Amino acid sequence: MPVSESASALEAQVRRALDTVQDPELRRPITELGMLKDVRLDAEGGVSVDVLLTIAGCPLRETITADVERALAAVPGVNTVDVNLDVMTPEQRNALKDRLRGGDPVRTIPFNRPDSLTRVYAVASGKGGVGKSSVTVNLAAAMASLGLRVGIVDADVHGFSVPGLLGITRPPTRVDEMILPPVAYGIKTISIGMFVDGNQPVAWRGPMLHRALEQFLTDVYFGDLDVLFLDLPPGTGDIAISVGQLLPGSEILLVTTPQSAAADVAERAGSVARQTGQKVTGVIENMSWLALPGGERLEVFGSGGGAAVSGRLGETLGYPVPLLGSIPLDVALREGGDGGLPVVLADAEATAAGHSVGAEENPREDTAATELRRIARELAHRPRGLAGRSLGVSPV
Ligand SMILES: Nc1ncnc2c1ncn2[C@@H]1O[C@H](COP(=O)(O)OP(=O)(O)OP(=O)(O)O)[C@@H](O)[C@H]1O
Repeated sequence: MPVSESASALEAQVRRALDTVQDPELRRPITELGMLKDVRLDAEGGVSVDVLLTIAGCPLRETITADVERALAAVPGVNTVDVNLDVMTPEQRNALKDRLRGGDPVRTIPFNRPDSLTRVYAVASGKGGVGKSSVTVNLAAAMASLGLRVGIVDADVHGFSVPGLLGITRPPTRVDEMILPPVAYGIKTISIGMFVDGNQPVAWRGPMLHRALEQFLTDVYFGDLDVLFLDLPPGTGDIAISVGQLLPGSEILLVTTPQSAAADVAERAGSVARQTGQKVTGVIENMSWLALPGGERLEVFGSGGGAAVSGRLGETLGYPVPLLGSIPLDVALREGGDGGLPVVLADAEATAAGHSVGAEENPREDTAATELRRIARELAHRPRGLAGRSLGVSPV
């Protein structure tokens, strides 16, 4: 092959390799985002790549550099790689933001577009401490591990715990007014906890909460998602109503324990759906039993709460509200939460490594991880579709 032909063949390969490098936050190829400024090749197989970062001091500059180097190292004929980082001009940033918004006007909630295929689940509970956040994070992680594009909005403004459960310590990156959520285990996550100092309490009232949630839904760039989870504060408060108003197409997943008192308040939380017009997709019972070493189940919090809420809400709302699953008390779930590694992933890793977590004293089908993965699979297989949604067209 003449020298010039082989050089252009190499350049084509280099560009194809660069197409595989994704921005870690935006999760789209840098070549598509206008982040690739220039590529130069020399006769000795040296490649020099100029990359434009969205903002100066981008926290992921090292990741991007390493990803470019790794992608190019795999191209035969490339001997050295030199990555030069620069920052986008305001015009380039505006062009990027326009591209990300897909031409939408600036402040809209993308999940409300008639053609949105994102399924939005608001995870609610009657009272605190029933495991709502743990269930949210584990369902999200299990779905992400199935290949779905998943996001979480931690709307539990007074008890934000999602970043900790996912081991996220990094704040979101801001590109002007656009907020790029940190990604953990493939889950794009935003939380009020990322905007307050340390463990400060958030003493906000209804209108401020509404505005904060609205800002999360409009200014945070989630991109195309298959599923968005909202971790709601416990009870029937302002945020539950705001979610109904801001995301009328969202559905409710209700978490309760088997205890009858908990079930009563869970039912009240579910009944809010009647006012907001949201659908209650189902009930998840958590802390259903504790597996004892002998194999018996100790029903620490009694039994029947989940089934009772499911039956009574079905009657109130006039359509079936299934009990989607019953999750046992499981030390591994609590440990996973404390360690920032959701048990559905920790457990899967242990299985892949050939030893299951607590296998002897806790049969595998009896674990919280197994049940959470089963519920996630069931929810993941429900196509969002456009059935029943207004397409904004009328017959002629
Ligand atoms: N199935 C379970 N087995 C063992 N521990 C659990 C289980 N579910 C939740 N927990 C633990 O119970 C505690 C409360 O859980 P979590 O924070 O998820 O509840 P929550 O309903 O979101 O609470 P709040 O709404 O008050 O923030 C956590 O320490 C969590 O690890």
